[in-house]
Amino acid sequence: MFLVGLTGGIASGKSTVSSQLKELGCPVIDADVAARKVVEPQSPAYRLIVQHFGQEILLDNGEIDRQNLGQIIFSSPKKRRLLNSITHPEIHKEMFKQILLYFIKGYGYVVLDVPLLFETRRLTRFLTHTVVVYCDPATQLSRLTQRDGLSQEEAEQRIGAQMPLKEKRRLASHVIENSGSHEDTHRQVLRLHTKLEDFMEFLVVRAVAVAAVAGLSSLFLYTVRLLVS
Ligand SMILES: CC(C)(COP(=O)(O)OP(=O)(O)OC[C@H]1O[C@@H](n2cnc3c(N)ncnc32)[C@H](O)[C@@H]1O)[C@@H](O)C(=O)NCCC(=O)NCCS
Ligand SMILES: Nc1ncnc2c1ncn2[C@@H]1O[C@H](COP(=O)(O)OP(=O)(O)OP(=O)(O)O)[C@@H](O)[C@H]1O
Repeated sequence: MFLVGLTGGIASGKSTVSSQLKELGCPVIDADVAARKVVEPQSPAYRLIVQHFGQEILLDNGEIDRQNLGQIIFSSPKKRRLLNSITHPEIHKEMFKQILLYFIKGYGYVVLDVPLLFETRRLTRFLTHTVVVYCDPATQLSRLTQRDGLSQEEAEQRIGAQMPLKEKRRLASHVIENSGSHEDTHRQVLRLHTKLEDFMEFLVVRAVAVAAVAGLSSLFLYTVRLLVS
């Protein structure tokens, strides 16, 4: 099995691309979803967050107030680092569990949708392909302010909390340009999907060829030994 990293900047279109990949039958593990799971009430990360950020970070029902926590960490690099140090190891553990499940089920590859893939770098060594969903800075800003109802200043702060998208584009093995229409992006996703399916077929053919060569070599050696003895 091989792993594909899907990343980008905040609101650059990762979820849009990952939904399209899911529709094509690709297994996708979403780090944002894992990040929500690992801070459920009474989990180890939840307890640490309450310990460091205080009870005032909780909603009346005991869950973490994500909007409030977002405002705190996006305006303070120190608090962001603290939250990352609590949540990231748990997120990675959760993602590895899910990868293992897909492996057991016999999937040829899994796509990991991870916003901070190049910032943390913990997962990159396991990846065969990296895909960056890119859009130009003005489009990113306007999509972020519209989707999350943020002011321009708040949105710029959140964009500034991540590695610049241009740099991520440079590090990727594949780029999806998402400044245009959904249809335009869908065409690129179809091409990416074909590429991944072809690569999986290549790995299967190679594995079969290696097994065949190994089997034939053993048979040959066995025959030679029989003839010699
Ligand atoms: C700050 C939190 C509470 C805000 O929650 P909220 O539901 O409003 O947003 P959501 O989780 O859907 O994240 C939206 C986007 O924000 C960006 N983002 C989230 N956390 C971070 C971070 N620590 N640093 C930079 N960007 C971040 C990502 O692009 C992400 O896709 C939440 O994002 C969080 O717990 N973040 C820490 C864990 C983390 O790093 N998650 C990213 C996946 S690795
Ligand atoms: N090609 C497109 N044309 C128009 N709108 C788009 C396009 N792609 C994405 N959007 C919109 O832009 C917003 C951000 O997209 P999306 O949620 O997919 O980004 P994301 O990278 O997953 O964000 P986050 O980092 O916050 O998880 C959404 O409101 C989405 O509907």
